[in-house]
Amino acid sequence: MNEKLLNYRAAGMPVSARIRTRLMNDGARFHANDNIAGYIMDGEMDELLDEVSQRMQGVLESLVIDTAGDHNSRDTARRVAKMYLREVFGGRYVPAPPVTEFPNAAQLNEMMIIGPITVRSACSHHLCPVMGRVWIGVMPNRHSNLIGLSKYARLAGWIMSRPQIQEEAVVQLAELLQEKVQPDGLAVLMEADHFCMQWRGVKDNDARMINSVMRGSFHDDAALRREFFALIKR
Ligand SMILES: Nc1nc2c(ncn2[C@@H]2O[C@H](COP(=O)(O)OP(=O)(O)OP(=O)(O)O)[C@@H](O)[C@H]2O)c(=O)[nH]1
Repeated sequence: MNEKLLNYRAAGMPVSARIRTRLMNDGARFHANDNIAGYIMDGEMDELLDEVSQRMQGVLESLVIDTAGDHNSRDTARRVAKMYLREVFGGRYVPAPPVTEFPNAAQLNEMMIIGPITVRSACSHHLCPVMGRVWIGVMPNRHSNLIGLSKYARLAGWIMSRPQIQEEAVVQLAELLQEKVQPDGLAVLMEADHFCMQWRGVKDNDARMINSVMRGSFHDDAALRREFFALIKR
């Protein structure tokens, strides 16, 4: 084991503080929708699970829930910690899924559309679920990479499984796809239900948010943009 890590442990520093120290020393951002996998050492996710479980237990106790006597709540703290770290916010803690890039050997230069891709996220404000669909339009050029169809869904899942706001989520996804595919044009459209507006708050079950990012030829060419919107038939 790394000597520095042993020293931190010996100093009794919580694992979250160790990770935060590395991020701050590097000047790296660690907002709710940032990926911090590069700052987590081997074995630390298990330690983080223990730490978040303990803190969640504290939250349940402060909510005056009898976690010892109530059989339904007994393991809730650990379940919630696991759900956050390994599932719904997993996109913060693991590196990007591997994506094989194939050369555009046939020099394809026609628009392709992928979607709807079902996406699940949570809002950064209340940590309430966001359930939605994403459509991706790609206009390749002969220098673009082609990636497997399933990879669009895997990359979208990685970006969305973090506390997000929809406006930033679509931009993060567009930037990642731009880097992987390097197309002439890229369109990302998302439509989602925000449970912070449905389950609580204003309790408006019908209002959804729709937003998009248009890059390159989708931004510059209104006819191409119209074709994309016409073809996705939401
Ligand atoms: N722009 C944006 N807002 C969002 C998104 N998801 C949730 N919100 C909103 O974030 C806002 C947070 O507002 P606050 O006023 O701080 O929270 P609040 O007092 O609980 O607000 P209410 O939801 O109106 O009860 C709410 O209006 C949410 O509807 C998102 O993806 N984008």
